[in-house]
Amino acid sequence: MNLDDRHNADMSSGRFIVFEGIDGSGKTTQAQILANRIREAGRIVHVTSEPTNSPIGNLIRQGMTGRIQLDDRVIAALFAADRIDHLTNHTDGILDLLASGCTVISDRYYFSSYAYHTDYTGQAWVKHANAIAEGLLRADLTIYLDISPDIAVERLSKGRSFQERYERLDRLVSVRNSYEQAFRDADDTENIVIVDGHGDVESTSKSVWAVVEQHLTAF
Ligand SMILES: Nc1ncnc2c1ncn2[C@@H]1O[C@H](COP(=O)(O)OP(=O)(O)OP(=O)(O)O)[C@@H](O)[C@H]1O
Ligand SMILES: Cc1cn([C@H]2C[C@H](O)[C@@H](COP(=O)(O)O)O2)c(=O)[nH]c1=O
Repeated sequence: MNLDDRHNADMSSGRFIVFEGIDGSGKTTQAQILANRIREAGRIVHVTSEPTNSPIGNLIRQGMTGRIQLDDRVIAALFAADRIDHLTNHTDGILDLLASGCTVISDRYYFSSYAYHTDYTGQAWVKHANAIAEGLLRADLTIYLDISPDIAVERLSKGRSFQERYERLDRLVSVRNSYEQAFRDADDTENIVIVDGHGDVESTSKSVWAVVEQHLTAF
């Protein structure tokens, strides 16, 4: 059954769209633009992100900013836990939102873990730790915004003196390579589209919308 057949069979459940990409690739910007566009088409949209705003997500953020000291493997484990909570909690959990018919757009999902943690935990561990989330929900569409790490660092440094844990050029080079590897390894039930993120905000948003229209025909 392809994606459209699945949704024709169950029009009551919402679509799950994920943005992936290295830090500074434009995910947050494009997620908001896409959400507005889908709302204009008459659907209810919830935009979310990982790490979440849950207690686990807040702990992760403190580790990411250096407010508390956490080993990279602890961070990897916390992200896997945060993701299961992101899916299953009954306050603003993704599974409940989708069941209510809402379209959910997430800024990052499990491919972020494959890209950011493999260097520290090995691929087998990170895949295993995220198998529950993978089993619970795959994205209907994963949009990977591809930009070169040097452009990402340039964007991130504008108007900001603070650098988060993984926002260094050498890390982003490695993370980008790991994303590419994870996409090569992904099984064919994953619907991953790579969008060039080097253009300006407007031209990138047009490319994103073209992908969404092509892959999720009900919009
Ligand atoms: N297409 C673009 N061209 C130039 N600058 C951009 C573009 N898209 C976003 N930006 C700027 O780059 C910075 C990072 O953008 P954004 O927060 O959307 O990226 P992100 O992928 O969500 O980053 P992070 O993963 O670090 O949260 C912001 O200052 C944003 O205004
Ligand atoms: C989901 C997820 C995220 N990360 C990293 C990637 C970024 O460096 C931060 C999130 O920052 P953002 O600016 O809010 O996008 O967290 C990670 O290492 N592992 C993950 O699973």
